[in-house]
Amino acid sequence: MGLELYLDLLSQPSRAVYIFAKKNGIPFQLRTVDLLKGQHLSEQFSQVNCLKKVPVLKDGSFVLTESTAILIYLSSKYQVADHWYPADLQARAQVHEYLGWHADNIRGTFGVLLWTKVLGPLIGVQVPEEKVERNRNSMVLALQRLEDKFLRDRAFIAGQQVTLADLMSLEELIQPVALGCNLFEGRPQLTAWRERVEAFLGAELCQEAHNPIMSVLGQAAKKTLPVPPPEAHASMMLRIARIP
Ligand SMILES: N[C@@H](CCC(=O)N[C@@H](CS)C(=O)NCC(=O)O)C(=O)O
Repeated sequence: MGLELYLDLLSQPSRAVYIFAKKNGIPFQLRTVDLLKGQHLSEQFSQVNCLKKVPVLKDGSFVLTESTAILIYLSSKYQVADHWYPADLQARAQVHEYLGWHADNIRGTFGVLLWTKVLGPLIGVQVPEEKVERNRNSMVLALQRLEDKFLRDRAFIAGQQVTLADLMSLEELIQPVALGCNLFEGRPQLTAWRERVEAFLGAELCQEAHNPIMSVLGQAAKKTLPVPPPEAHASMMLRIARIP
């Protein structure tokens, strides 16, 4: 069996892995794990990842979780262009500098709107307005720091070329945009960065990867999204309760 990627394109880190593999012509079998249908909770998927999360890479008997580990594995195994994950020590360290900051400040912050606007209501849970407001402020602060500390006068997050950092970042920042919160508005520096990254990746690939999340709000309004099965509700409610 060749390379298998277990993904759901509603998931930010899954999209980063998908886009990376596609952009670099890496052959893989897509194993879609539909989170809304609770497929990640199935016994079958638990055998692949006992953490019950996507993305997951399976390369023969080798199983790897965590999107950044997966991206680094793919970069090295398929010898993709150096700019993604530079061999130069300091350039590579800057990619990790961002990814560390990203895990603390971006991941977990920009996905909240999906819970407040779509997933909570889908299972009948309303997120308190004060949490929504707090999240809005956290996003503004994180964007400011992203611009001031990382982008500065550079074309991309970790320098003058596209790296894994840009891909991870873009996929998180797209999530609120899909839900009607265009956080790029009034931020020319960030908008120019987004345009550069998307131009590099190609409009067609971006559209393909972003389609499911871009249509989620419309589907929620039309009530065509599958309601997650009851066994998924407890973990979803826990996730919502953890929103700071
Ligand atoms: N740090 C992990 C995050 C993985 C993760 O949280 N995946 C989410 C989708 S974005 C998931 O599978 N959630 C299912 C659940 O927690 O029940 C990574 O970057 O791969």
